[in-house]
Amino acid sequence: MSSPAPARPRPVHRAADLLAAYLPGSFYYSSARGVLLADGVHAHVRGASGNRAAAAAEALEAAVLAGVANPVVVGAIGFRPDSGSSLIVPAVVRRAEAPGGDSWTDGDLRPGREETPRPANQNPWTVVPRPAPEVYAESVREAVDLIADGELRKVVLARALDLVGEHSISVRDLLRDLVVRDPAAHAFAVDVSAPGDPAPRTLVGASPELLVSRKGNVVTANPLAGSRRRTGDPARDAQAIAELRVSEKDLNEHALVAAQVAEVLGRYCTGLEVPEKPEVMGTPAMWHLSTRVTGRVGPGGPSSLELAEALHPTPAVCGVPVDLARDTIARLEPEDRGYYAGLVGWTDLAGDGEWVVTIRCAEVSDKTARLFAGAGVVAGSDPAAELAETSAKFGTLLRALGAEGVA
Ligand SMILES: C=C(O[C@H]1C=CC=C(C(=O)O)[C@@H]1O)C(=O)O
Repeated sequence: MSSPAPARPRPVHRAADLLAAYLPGSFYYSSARGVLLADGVHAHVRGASGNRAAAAAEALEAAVLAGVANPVVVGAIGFRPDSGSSLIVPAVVRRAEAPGGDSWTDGDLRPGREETPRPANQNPWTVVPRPAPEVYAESVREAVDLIADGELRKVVLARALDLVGEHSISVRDLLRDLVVRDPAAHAFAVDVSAPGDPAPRTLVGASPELLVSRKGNVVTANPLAGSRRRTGDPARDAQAIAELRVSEKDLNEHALVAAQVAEVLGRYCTGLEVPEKPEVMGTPAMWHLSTRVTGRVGPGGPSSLELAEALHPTPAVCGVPVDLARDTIARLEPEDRGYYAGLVGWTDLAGDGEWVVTIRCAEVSDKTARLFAGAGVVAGSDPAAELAETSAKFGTLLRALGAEGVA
C-alpha cells in the first residue's frame, strides 16, 4: 500500500479564468463561496440512494492512498431514489476562493469586459411543452382536490420544455451566460452522459437554492418556497415583494419547507438557528421567500453529502408527506424528472462542501435542451397562477438561451 501524499498548497486561480477554462465534460460549480473546476476522472463513485455519502467517503480515502492531493467528490444526483447519479473523484481540481471569503463582485466572475450579456446561443428554436400548459393546469387542479380531500398537504408539480435548435448548443456559452447574468447564483455544469446516449449530455443551470453547505463545523441551508415573477419594473416588483411577505398561501408553502429542513438538521446539528419569519430574496427572474438556517456539527460529524442526502427531497421540490407527494408526482407528471429537482455539488475529505437543489436548469445534448420548472401546490393554489409561475421560472434558462417568452 502506498503512503498518503503529503498535503500540497493549492495553487491560486482567478474565478474568471476557471469559467473561461470550462470545456465540455468538465465539472463546473460556482457560488458565493468560490469556484471549482474539475477535469478528468480518477474514480467513479457508485452507491445507492442514502448510501452515497459513505461511498464518497470511501472513494476519497482511496484517492488519498493513490496519491491524489486534496481529493473531492463532485457531481449530481437525480430526483428519485432510483434515478441515476453522476459522482466522480476528478483527476484535476482547480479552485478559486471568493475574495472576501463569501461573496463576489460581478467583475470577479466575468470572463471579459462585456457589460450587457447577450445570449451566445443564437438558435432558431422549436419548443415543445411537456405536457401542454392546459394539461399541467389540470394536474394542479387535481392536486388541489387531493389536498382538500386527504392527507396530502403540499406537492410540487413540474413541467418540461423541450427546445430543439438548428445547430448544437454550446454548453460553454450557456454556462458563461448564466454566470454573467447572475454571479450570486449557484451555477453548475455536470456531465451526466449515460451509456447509450447518442451524444454527451450536460446538466447546466443557475440554482438560487442552497440545499446545504458545510464549512468547518458550520452548516448552512437556505430553503426557498413561495414565489413571484420579477419584472424589472420597480413599482411592480415592490408590490410583488409586499404581497409575498403577507400571502398566507405562500407563507404556508414556505413554512413546510423551512420546518422540514430545520427538523432534519436538528438531528445532526447543535445551536440550530432558524429565523422566525422568512425574508424575500431575488434572482434576475424571480422573488422567493427564503429562510437561512444555520447550525454546527462536532468533529467527525456528517459530511456535506451526508447532510444533503438526509435533506433530499425537501418540500421545495417534492411535498408533504414525502411518500405521498412522490407518488402524486409519479402519477401526475408525464415526464421523468431525471436530474431536475435532485442535487448538485461537491464534498471533500474533511466533509466540507456545498450541495444545491437542481432547479433553474436544463439537460443539454447536441441540439436539444430539456428544461424543467415546478411550483408548490398547497390548499388554495390557483392552477393558472401556478402555470404562470413555472413560465416565470423557465425565464432563467430561456433568457440565457435567447428564447425568452416561449414559455
Ligand atoms: C421547484 C422549483 O422551485 C422551488 C424553489 C423556489 C420556489 C418554489 C416555489 O415557490 O414553488 C419551488 O419550491 C423550480 O424552480 O423548479
